Amino acid sequence: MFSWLPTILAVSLASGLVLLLQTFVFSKKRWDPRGQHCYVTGGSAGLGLSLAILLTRKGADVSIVARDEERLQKALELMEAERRTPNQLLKSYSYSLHDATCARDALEAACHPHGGKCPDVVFLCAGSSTPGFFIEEDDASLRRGMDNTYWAAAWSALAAAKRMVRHRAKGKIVFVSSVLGYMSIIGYSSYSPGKFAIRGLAETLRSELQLYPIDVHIFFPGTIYSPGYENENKTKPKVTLKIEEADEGLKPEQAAQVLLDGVQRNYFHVSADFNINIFRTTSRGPTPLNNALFDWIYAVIGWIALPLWRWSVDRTIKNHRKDHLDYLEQKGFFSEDAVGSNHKVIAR
Ligand SMILES: NC(=O)C1=CN([C@@H]2O[C@H](COP(=O)(O)OP(=O)(O)OC[C@H]3O[C@@H](n4cnc5c(N)ncnc54)[C@H](OP(=O)(O)O)[C@@H]3O)[C@@H](O)[C@H]2O)C=CC1
Ligand SMILES: CCCCCCCCCCCCCCCC(=O)[C@@H](N)CO
Repeated sequence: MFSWLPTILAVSLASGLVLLLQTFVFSKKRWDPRGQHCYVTGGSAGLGLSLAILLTRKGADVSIVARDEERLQKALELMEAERRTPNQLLKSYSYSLHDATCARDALEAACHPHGGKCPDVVFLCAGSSTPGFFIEEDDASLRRGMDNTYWAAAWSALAAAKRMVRHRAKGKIVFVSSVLGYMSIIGYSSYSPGKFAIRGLAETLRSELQLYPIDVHIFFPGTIYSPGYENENKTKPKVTLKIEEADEGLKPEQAAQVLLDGVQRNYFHVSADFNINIFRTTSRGPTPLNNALFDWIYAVIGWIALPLWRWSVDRTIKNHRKDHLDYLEQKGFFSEDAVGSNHKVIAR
């Protein structure tokens, strides 16, 4: 009777010790961006711009890519003001990254000032969101959703991986998903699937690119108070905004700092704060833990708190039913002509 008790105790103690050692004793050497060529997509605004500035301050060569030339020029000026040495290369490139050829050309262009050498790190921040109700989406808007999430990252990752391997270079590929790549809520049918897809790609590449000296990371931020956030709020359903209130949100500079810190610590899944650590640790599957001790604590909290949170979100949505039906009525959704029309004002 109870002969297995000492074994269980010994195993628990041993694993506890390993957890403590990992937490407090073994900390790996942090990655230093100084002198590295960092390629930042979406570097003209929000998270990407803050990251470009941060990397510039740390002494990296930084190339930023986005579409709008004027915003790129302004961003470059902000970066110039933060340069650490006179010989840092700071450049901007205007390309539309959800197009495969343009994404390849953009990377190619950024290699030129570096004698054709591939960037050491690609940070794939470019992306945008246009929330709305699913029944008001159409074929074009759902495809655009994938363009502005998955394709805006995948083509650049493909071009960068090919180049890194061809040049036998060491490198890093850093994706930007969202907490909406772990779970989703009302209003994000054109966005969340693409952020899940980015997670699928990152997970594949973390595995596959071990064939080469290429590290893969992926960031899962919650709300970032960026120009993109201001823009998405123009079409965001009220009920979505209300549910999001539970997330405190970060300024772009804070989010960039969290991302860089996670990459420096060599985390695969980088997440920004308490709430998102809960989503990360309860939906990570076989992905590596960041901190063996704390990640399990977050997971235990999640097992208890997440069903309660989901219940409150579901209740908020159900309470919104009447308002929503009135809204659809007003829009004329129930008259046949309007079916399939899109309410959104879409800039691009
Ligand atoms: N803001 C938020 O609450 C959250 C954002 N995220 C993600 O973080 C990333 C950054 O977001 P945020 O800082 O808000 O974004 P912003 O809209 O503030 O900035 C986006 C940047 O990406 C560029 N960009 C967007 N689409 C393309 C494209 N197709 N080709 C080239 N450049 C493009 C924009 O420039 P231009 O338009 O001139 O091309 C701009 O430089 C995105 O991937 C977003 O999905 C994740 C979670 C929350
Ligand atoms: C104990 C557990 C409590 C959990 C509470 C957490 C609440 C999270 C609410 C959802 C936040 C959605 C952010 C969207 C970010 C994004 O990607 C868009 N802004 C698109 O750009």
